[in-house]
Amino acid sequence: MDINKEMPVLVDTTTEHDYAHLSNLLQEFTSIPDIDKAWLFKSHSSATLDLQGMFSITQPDILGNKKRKLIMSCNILKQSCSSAKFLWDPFPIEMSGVFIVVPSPSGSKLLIIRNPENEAPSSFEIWSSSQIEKEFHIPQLVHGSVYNDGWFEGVSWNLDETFIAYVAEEPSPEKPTFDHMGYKKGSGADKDYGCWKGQGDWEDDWGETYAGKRQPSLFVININSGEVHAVKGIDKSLSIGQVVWAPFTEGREQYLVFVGWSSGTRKLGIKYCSNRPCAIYAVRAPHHESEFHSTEDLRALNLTQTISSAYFPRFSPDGRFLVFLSARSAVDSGVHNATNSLHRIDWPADGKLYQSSKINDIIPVVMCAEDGCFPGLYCTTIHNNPWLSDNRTMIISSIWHSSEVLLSVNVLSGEILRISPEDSNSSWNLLMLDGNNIVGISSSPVDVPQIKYGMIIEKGMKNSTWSWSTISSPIFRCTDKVRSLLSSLQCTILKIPVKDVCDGLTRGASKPFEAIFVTSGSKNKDVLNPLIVILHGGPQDVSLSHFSKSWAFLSSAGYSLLIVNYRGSLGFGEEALQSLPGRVGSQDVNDVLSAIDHVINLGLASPSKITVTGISHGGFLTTHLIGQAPEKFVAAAAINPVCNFTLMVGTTDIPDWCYVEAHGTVARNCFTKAPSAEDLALFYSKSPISHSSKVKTPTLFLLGAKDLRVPLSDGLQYARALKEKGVEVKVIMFQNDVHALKRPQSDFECFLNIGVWFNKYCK
Ligand SMILES: CC(=O)N[C@@H](C)C(=O)N[C@@H](C)C(=O)O
Repeated sequence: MDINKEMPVLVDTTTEHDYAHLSNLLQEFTSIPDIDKAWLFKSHSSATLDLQGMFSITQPDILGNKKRKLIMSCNILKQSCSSAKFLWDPFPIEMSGVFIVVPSPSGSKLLIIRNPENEAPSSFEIWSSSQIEKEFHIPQLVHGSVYNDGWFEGVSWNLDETFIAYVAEEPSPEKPTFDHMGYKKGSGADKDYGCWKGQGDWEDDWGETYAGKRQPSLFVININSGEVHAVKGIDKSLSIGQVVWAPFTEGREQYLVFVGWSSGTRKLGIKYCSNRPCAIYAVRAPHHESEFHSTEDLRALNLTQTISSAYFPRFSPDGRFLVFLSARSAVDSGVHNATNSLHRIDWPADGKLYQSSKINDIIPVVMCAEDGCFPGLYCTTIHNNPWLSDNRTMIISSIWHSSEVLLSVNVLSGEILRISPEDSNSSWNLLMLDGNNIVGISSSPVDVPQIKYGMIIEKGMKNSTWSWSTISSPIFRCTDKVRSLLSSLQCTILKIPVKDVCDGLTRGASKPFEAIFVTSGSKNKDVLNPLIVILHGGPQDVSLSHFSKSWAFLSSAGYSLLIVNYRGSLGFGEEALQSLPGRVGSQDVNDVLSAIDHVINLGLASPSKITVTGISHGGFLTTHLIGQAPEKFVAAAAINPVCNFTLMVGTTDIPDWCYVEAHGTVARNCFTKAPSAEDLALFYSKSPISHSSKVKTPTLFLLGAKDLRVPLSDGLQYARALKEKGVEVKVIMFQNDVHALKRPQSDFECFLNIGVWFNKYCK
């Protein structure tokens, strides 16, 4: 018997051929690494002023389905006043099992944290330049794993390098113990013979990606003795993050400064949601081991009581200013992300702190910018050390329309300068500062990332001119095939006029929005490439003009891409952003249709070969579009799409989001009650499911079974509705994935299938 004949057929021959061809193409892009962080060290050995750079890199390991962490080092030689040369080590080194790497302030020590698996202790290693000097294991009785999520995460060395403050899960609460007699008084060890542990009380967590994680709490470790203490004086109900040591002068109080999130009656999802109220606190910190045991009242002070949101605290190197970011506009209005503002507290020279310090505004929320002017601050992070040597200029990456740019911000005058080049469609990010010089990264949808070195060549009163040179680096060296594929692509950012300008629309919401257009320009000028319309989620998020492996794959596979930043996206001022809540499913859908008409009218796309894809709110738009414009799309792919608010509101970790987007920001607090019949009717009418009977477009659904944001049932209900009426549907379920399908194998399978699905209907 030929066993092959008995095997179930996975795909037909054409699809199998496509699978083979496209997976080879995708493989070319997937192994390109990312730089996460970089640090600069003054050379301790040589007499010269040479510097050493250390870059933390992640590279997807598809076979192992994990991300590998590598370290790549280099010597940095200053060549002239406008350039530098990086001499790279021959190979990177893998940092297996390492979660966090933090150099000490002097650069002479390195903290390496490894987090436990299966309730094992966290390990803290202190490295010197030649060896591992110390290793401490912190048992689960003291705390759970150290936070390394980029949000609550905070690890900070004190200046004399004796203590490290950090954020970790509070220890597990006690669980009831039972034996053959029933309930056993007092706690027993976990593995006591003849006993078993009950579940105990369920504890709220911060939702999507935080499932089962215990409250983030503040700890300090003495790196000489290894003793760990929970910091006292902090309200038990606060979740803690982003800790830093305040400046210290001998004989004065030492403070730890951190962010505290209070959760009220329940914790709502916090991932992708900067609208959760938070404040910056200061708590007296022990300077010597003996002070840990003091019984003095050391209650934390809330320094930012007068503002609803304060986070990313950063002290100027001279200790005079505490600068922080605020998402007050998001907290106060209820949208999940909004335009940021930047603020300053003048740190008291006498070290005496008071509740509610005076808060100075550095950058206010921009409502509507004039053409070509700064559109407002939109930061996903602020570098740990963003300061130029004048102690008052910070370098910040911020979203500016469809790009990320570098800004220099004077924290005293509020002067903002765009310092990354304006004449490109690239996005820029800050990696580290070398005195007054900047090491950054730039990339575009058609250019792999490059390391850039920036120096001020002319410092004027009103403006400074920066020169940028490209640093040759092995990190992003890619194959000849990738280089040749990318060189045939072009990227432009299109301005799309608003069609439905009506009375009552704000000025900011009447201004053009943008779409990034990527095309290879087909060989035969009369035959246009099929188009993929790509839609971001949020909806208060943005698609940036940076390098994306999945976009590069799809455009190299022969598609033009139209990546639409519909009104409501970040980066275009607060009025445009606030125009969307309450109008989802119409304003955003119409913006996408206008963008499609725009490229068709310019002769850049053919109306008969249009496909659409998006994640989350982008999946909401995808499924709305195939229902509202059933003749327009030949194929669609929806990743964890919001298809039915009525269903989602009862199961998601952000029920407040459903009210704000469907009913408008006036309804931001309605989630606390059970939804009324009227609420549910409106939810239904604004949902893609209400248009499902009109859909004809073959649709691929990519669903994460562990998604707490848009639970699986949402996409599945819609997919089943289409299937019942005979629309071609394919569902791929990722059993171990959350909302973002970002684990290496899932990411790969997701985009491979999008390519294969679109080829089936376009080629
Ligand atoms: C705030 C939020 O998470 N909204 C979701 C419905 C969504 O669209 N998520 C975005 C962030 C995504 O891209 O997944």
